[in-house]
Amino acid sequence: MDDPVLLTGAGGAVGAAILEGLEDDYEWQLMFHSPPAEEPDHEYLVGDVSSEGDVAAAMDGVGAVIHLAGDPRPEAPWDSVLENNIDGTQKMFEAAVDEGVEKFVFASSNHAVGSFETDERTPEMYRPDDQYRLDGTELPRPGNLYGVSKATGEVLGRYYYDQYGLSVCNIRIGNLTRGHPPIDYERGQAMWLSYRDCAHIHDCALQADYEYEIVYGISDNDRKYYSIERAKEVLGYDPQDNSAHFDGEERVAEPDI
Ligand SMILES: NC(=O)C1=CN([C@@H]2O[C@H](COP(=O)(O)OP(=O)(O)OC[C@H]3O[C@@H](n4cnc5c(N)ncnc54)[C@H](O)[C@@H]3O)[C@@H](O)[C@H]2O)C=CC1
Ligand SMILES: O=C1O[C@H](COP(=O)(O)O)[C@@H](O)[C@H](O)[C@H]1O
Repeated sequence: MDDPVLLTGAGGAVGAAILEGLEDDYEWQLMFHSPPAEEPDHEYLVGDVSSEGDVAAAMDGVGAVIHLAGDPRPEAPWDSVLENNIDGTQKMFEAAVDEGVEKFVFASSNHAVGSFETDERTPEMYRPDDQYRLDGTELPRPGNLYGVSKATGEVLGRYYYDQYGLSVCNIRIGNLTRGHPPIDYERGQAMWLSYRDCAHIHDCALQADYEYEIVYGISDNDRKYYSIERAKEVLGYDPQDNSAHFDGEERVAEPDI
């Protein structure tokens, strides 16, 4: 990818993981919602993804998009996800097509499929010996309105691929935490995404050739109930981390590299 890559939501946690890992690998165009505290080392602008003008300005001259901006709260109310997540994402796709962007990587979420975690399946499905897997071919099954907004983003991507040929990769991100997996939280350990695996899967999504994809963005956790086979096969994802290698905050086993 020689053209600049637009990263929305650049000031957030996922944006930080991506920039820490891939800072020097791309020419970045960063989009912040409010002015950053420190002057970034990359081109940037401040804007709102629900503003057509801001989005058009952000998209100018870019070849690919990683769209992270939105309300990330599982408990977010409808008004907020409608504006920030659904309307904002539609405006981003529309502008990407207008600009002739090649690839669009969308930050979807585990919450797009949260209702698969039924009382009958949990907590066993979060444990290493359980064989239950979601692989990205299942229909969305959100457990909250935030999840509905992420499933809607995936469907918008389907439309913009089918009607306009925009390559779209939806990454259903698990639970990103810095340094070590969540402590005393089996679900979080099952879907942990380390910072370096987060940067790597987004790098893969910028480099690989695909049409329309839905993959799970988690580390190679023993506890996983999301398959990472599709991400490996289509994107060449090769995660280095596993929540089982940690005892609380401490790493107790080395990655199998
Ligand atoms: N952190 C995680 O574990 C997961 C995150 N995600 C998704 O990844 C994306 C990034 O999440 P985080 O970095 O954790 O959240 P965050 O809250 O740290 O970052 C989101 C960024 O988007 C910006 N933003 C919000 N509304 C905006 C708007 N209307 N226009 C422009 N910018 C706007 C915020 O100012 C913020 O900097 C979100 O879409 C979230 O739903 C999905 C699954 C898990
Ligand atoms: O989509 C998201 O998922 C993660 C994990 O969900 P949780 O309910 O187990 O915390 C969440 O932390 C993050 O805020 C959200 O954007």
